[in-house]
Amino acid sequence: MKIVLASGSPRRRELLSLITENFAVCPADADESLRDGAPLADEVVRLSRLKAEAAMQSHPDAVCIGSDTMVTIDHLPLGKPKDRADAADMLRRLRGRTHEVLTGLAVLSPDGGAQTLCTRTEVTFRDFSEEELEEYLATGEPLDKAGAYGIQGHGALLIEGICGDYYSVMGLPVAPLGVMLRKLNAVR
Ligand SMILES: Cc1cn([C@H]2C[C@H](O)[C@@H](COP(=O)(O)OP(=O)(O)OP(=O)(O)O)O2)c(=O)[nH]c1=O
Repeated sequence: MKIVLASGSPRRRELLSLITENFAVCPADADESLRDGAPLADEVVRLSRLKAEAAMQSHPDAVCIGSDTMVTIDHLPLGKPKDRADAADMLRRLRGRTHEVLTGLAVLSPDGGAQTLCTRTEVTFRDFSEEELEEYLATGEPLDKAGAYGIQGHGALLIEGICGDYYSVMGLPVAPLGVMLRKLNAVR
């Protein structure tokens, strides 16, 4: 069966290829604004589903996968930073503390079936110096990532430990997705 990843994220593409090489990519143009007061875990699932539904429009015969990652701390959602100053604010807020990463996943099938989930991973940041923060900003890595860091890149140097699924922090819950796709006989 055809598989379509509704994402423009190179990380998600790389992670899906751990499960199968046999998929197409269709970056989804979904409205990612959050609803006031809605639980963030519900929101990441809703946004994942919106992305998958958008891909379904142009690929009605495919299994469509959407995912959304959000960093949360102090009950605040941290999406992608607007600019370097915003990235610095996010990283200072995360420094020396534990935060939660929520990743939603939605797998829609042509028969109308939907499988969804949300993973929660705790990530603890070191109490890094201002100099290290500046060095990290200079890599340019924070700008296209939720919470202004990439666990899989230079961001590794900022992290003391994680409790939960590494791949979900990077952007895609690989093992649960593998189970979902096998259930649909979309992969062997
Ligand atoms: C926390 C964290 C996030 N990220 C990335 C994963 C996602 O690409 C991004 C979160 O933004 P998302 O809005 O989830 O995804 P996206 O806009 O990049 O891609 P698309 O909606 O097209 O699927 O942050 C990392 O790469 N590493 C990390 O450690």
